[in-house]
Amino acid sequence: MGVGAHETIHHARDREGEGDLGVVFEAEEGGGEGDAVELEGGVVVLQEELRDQFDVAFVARAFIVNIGDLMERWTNCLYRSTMHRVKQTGKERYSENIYVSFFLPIKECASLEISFSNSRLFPHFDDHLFQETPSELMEHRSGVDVEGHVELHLSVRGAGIAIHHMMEVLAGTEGLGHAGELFDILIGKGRKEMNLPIIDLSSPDPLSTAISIRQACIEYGFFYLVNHGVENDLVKAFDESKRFFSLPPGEKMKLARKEFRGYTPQDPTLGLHGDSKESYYIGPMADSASVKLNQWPSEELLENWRPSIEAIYWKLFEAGKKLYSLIALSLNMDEDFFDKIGAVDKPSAFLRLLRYPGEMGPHQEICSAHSDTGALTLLMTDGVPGLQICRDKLKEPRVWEDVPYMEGAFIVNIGDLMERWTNCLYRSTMHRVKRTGKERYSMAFFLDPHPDCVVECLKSCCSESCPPR
Ligand SMILES: O=C(O)CCC(=O)C(=O)O
Ligand SMILES: [Fe+2]
Repeated sequence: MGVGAHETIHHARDREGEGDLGVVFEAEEGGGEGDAVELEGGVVVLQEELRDQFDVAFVARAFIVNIGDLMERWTNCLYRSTMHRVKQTGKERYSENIYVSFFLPIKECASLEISFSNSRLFPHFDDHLFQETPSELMEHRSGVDVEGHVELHLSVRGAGIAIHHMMEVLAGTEGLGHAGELFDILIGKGRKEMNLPIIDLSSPDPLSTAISIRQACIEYGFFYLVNHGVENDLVKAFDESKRFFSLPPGEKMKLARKEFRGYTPQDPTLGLHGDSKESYYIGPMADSASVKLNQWPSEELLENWRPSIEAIYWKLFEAGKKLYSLIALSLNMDEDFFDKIGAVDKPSAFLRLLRYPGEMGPHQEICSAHSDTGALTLLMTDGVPGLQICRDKLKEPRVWEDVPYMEGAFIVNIGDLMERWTNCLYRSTMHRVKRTGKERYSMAFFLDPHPDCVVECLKSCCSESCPPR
């Protein structure tokens, strides 16, 4: 937050019908009310009766805990919900507030605010809190709203015990797993999510669909694709993928990757410090020479697996080709342009099945930040979160935004090759998969031009004033 901004925190907003507590963060431009007093630390506590105010000193490794309005009510104003604010100091300042409400039956509940002001209480908690970039923290902050408010069901008997209990939870001793996971539950829920554009492949109006695709590719390089004709096959496809990855390691290794086709195990040299995933590639099937290179588990081992996967492959192929014709339209070219230049009659179309095992580890990413090298990717996930995009790869520090799961939809993205084709008009956007500790399956269909296809800047994307880059 820059100079001239201060944060206001509203308490005790009753949610209709529920009567529980909602909390809103707001960032407002301009100074706070009252006399401006130049203070070193920034946090000021106001004691209204005394018309007094004093600094809250920074104590390393400590939480600043305060009682909220709800606790004040509960205790018949015995415990005080004290006004506080952050004054302008002209200094950059970061803090992270976590609001926790314990909703328990009958009386045994407490409402706590736990404030982390530049403190580092637990090393593994710090990993998650402070490895985030300052701008990501700001993203979280602005995204926390009533909907993102978290309810935890914990057995607490009073504020003191609750605080102690909360600390134990943060230390990962209360069966909620890794403290970072708790942090993700608390903060991740309120994390700002993007509204990626939604493209309907079945729309009867190809021109307006093409215009929407153009906008999506210029702005995001990512979009959801719905009504693509494969939605009813997705559950089956994930079941088949799970069947394969459940095979004993020895059986999977018999199909170890050759010519970019087959099985790649999790890289043991990376351990938990790098990408943790295993994959299985099926190579181009429209080309009779290439199709022979594919590897398949035997029928005895996985009955009916090959025909199932082949069926999904062809459906993805059809949807992808249709999308290519809309992309051609979106670039002011004939819809069969990519066919005519030999890009997609026998494309380099790889289906990649992925499994992320779901272990916790120090490395934040289970699929490292990258942009896809090809032209077009259709991505399907099982709904386990983790996928994030970085819309501006040149901006430091990087800002990562969650891509929410949309049931039945493909997540489509443009790769480097399409970025080149379009003279950088369409964006090849960086993305990654963040570790959540949950097992995750995804499938990526990379629909790229035939290797012999000459890729040069599309005429509709360059001019004298805008030459090929
Ligand atoms: O698993 C995912 O969601 C993303 C995979 C991906 O980006 C890729 O394989 O290129
Ligand atoms: Fe990717």
